Amino acid sequence: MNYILEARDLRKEYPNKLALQGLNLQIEPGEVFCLLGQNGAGKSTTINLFLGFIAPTSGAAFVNGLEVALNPLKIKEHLAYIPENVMLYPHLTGLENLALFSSLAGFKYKEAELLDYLHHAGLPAEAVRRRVGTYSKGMRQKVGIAIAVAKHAKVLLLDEPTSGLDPKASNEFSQLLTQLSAEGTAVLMATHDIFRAKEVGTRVGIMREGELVDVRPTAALNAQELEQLYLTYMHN
Ligand SMILES: Nc1ncnc2c1ncn2[C@@H]1O[C@H](COP(=O)(O)OP(=O)(O)OP(=O)(O)O)[C@@H](O)[C@H]1O
Repeated sequence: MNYILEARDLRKEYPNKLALQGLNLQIEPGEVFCLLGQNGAGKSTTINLFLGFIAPTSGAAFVNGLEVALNPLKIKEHLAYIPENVMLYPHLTGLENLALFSSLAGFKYKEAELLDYLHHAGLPAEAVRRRVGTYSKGMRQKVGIAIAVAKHAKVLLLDEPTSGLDPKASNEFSQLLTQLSAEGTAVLMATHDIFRAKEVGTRVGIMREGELVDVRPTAALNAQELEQLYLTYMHN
């Protein structure tokens, strides 16, 4: 099986902290894998290792079969990263940001095509030609999704993407992820939102102190059972 994301004995040690201890994980195209866990459990570390933002102490992360540490540029062609606060150029409009980021990824689109990507990502038409500096957080997330789709990213790496979004924006975001996953995009998402993880995830993984202590298909649990499972791990 050619996994789109794979971690093999992935370990990250800081001078005074073992942030990730021997993670093994395989994610297939179309999967939405949600990482749950308390502050400091190692969720962002995992995402940053897949992005190549940090180097592993040992073990390896693979994107589409390529080892991240050996192919730092090539793997970026497959990835889109959406952090809690999507970084865009505040003085450019949403449309201009999308044009810029997709051209950096090697895609030149006509304006009508760019507008289409923004529309499908749910950005209101009135916002398209407005400077991003005037956008809400949810609007910036939508431009982030439009960029991911326009660059044909095979994988979305999301770090607490719905944190601070209102319930409607968060729900729209979940729907977009579901739609992308149905089209074959894989998603690895760190979140504190158990309800969203259940709603949008195909599997959830619970992390504790740098270790992935449990992995479940979301279909096997309802939201309450998932919350109970999570709390059980946090209390032990
Ligand atoms: N640059 C660093 N230097 C030293 N320790 C670090 C560094 N980055 C992260 N850590 C530590 O590694 C551990 C894992 O951090 P990480 O950011 O992966 O947690 P997290 O699960 O994403 O937490 P949160 O829910 O707060 O975002 C924490 O104890 C953190 O303090």
